[in-house]
Amino acid sequence: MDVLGLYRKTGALLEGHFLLRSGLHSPLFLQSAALLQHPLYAEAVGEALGRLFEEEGVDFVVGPALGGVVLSFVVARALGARALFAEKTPSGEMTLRKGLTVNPGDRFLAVEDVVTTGESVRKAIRAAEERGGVLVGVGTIVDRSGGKVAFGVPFKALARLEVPQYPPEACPLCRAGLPLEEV
Ligand SMILES: O=P(O)(O)OC[C@H]1O[C@H](OP(=O)(O)OP(=O)(O)O)[C@H](O)[C@@H]1O
Ligand SMILES: O=C(O)c1cc(=O)[nH]c(=O)[nH]1
Ligand SMILES: [Mg+2]
Repeated sequence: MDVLGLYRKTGALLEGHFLLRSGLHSPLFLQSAALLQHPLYAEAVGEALGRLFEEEGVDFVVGPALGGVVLSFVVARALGARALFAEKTPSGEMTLRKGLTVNPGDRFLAVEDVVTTGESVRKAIRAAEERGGVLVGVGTIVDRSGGKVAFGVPFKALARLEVPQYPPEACPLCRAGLPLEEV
């Protein structure tokens, strides 16, 4: 599946000077919501990502809100699993909503639209593990971590991107005076 082609076609591949969740700056931003707003594309992405984990016996899928909500749903649908999401808490961690049940030993797949440092999906993983889930894999549409991220289980991506990302103090785009965009 030509995932980056889909990002481009839906106007979800942005070029400029962006502030990332981690505080890093980058000339490229993938606005997954612009891609996933199209149910047919979302479904195709979910099927492609789900296929990579069909041997894992997944009971539920979990993704960090907001980006991970639609993705969790479409991947879970493809796998015949339940679709959960983790939401941000005021302290900056993530939690599963009270009414969402995890049975002890439930095997789960964590999904994320874009992985840069992996911190967001890690928080969702912790939230599901705290409820008794057992992580069996991590899937992402785009891995832009540069191979620096590992979860101790298979980590699979539909696309891997080598993109520059800079700490603010070493950002050449800042030095060039390009306004910083927060998407
Ligand atoms: O790997 P990381 O360094 O954590 O960065 C990637 C995360 O950043 C974005 O979420 P963000 O929290 O910005 O927004 P969202 O609420 O739209 O998902 C994206 O959806 C990933 O969850
Ligand atoms: O690192 C991020 O925050 C990030 C990068 C990206 O390309 N897209 C996104 O939604 N978040
Ligand atoms: Mg997110």
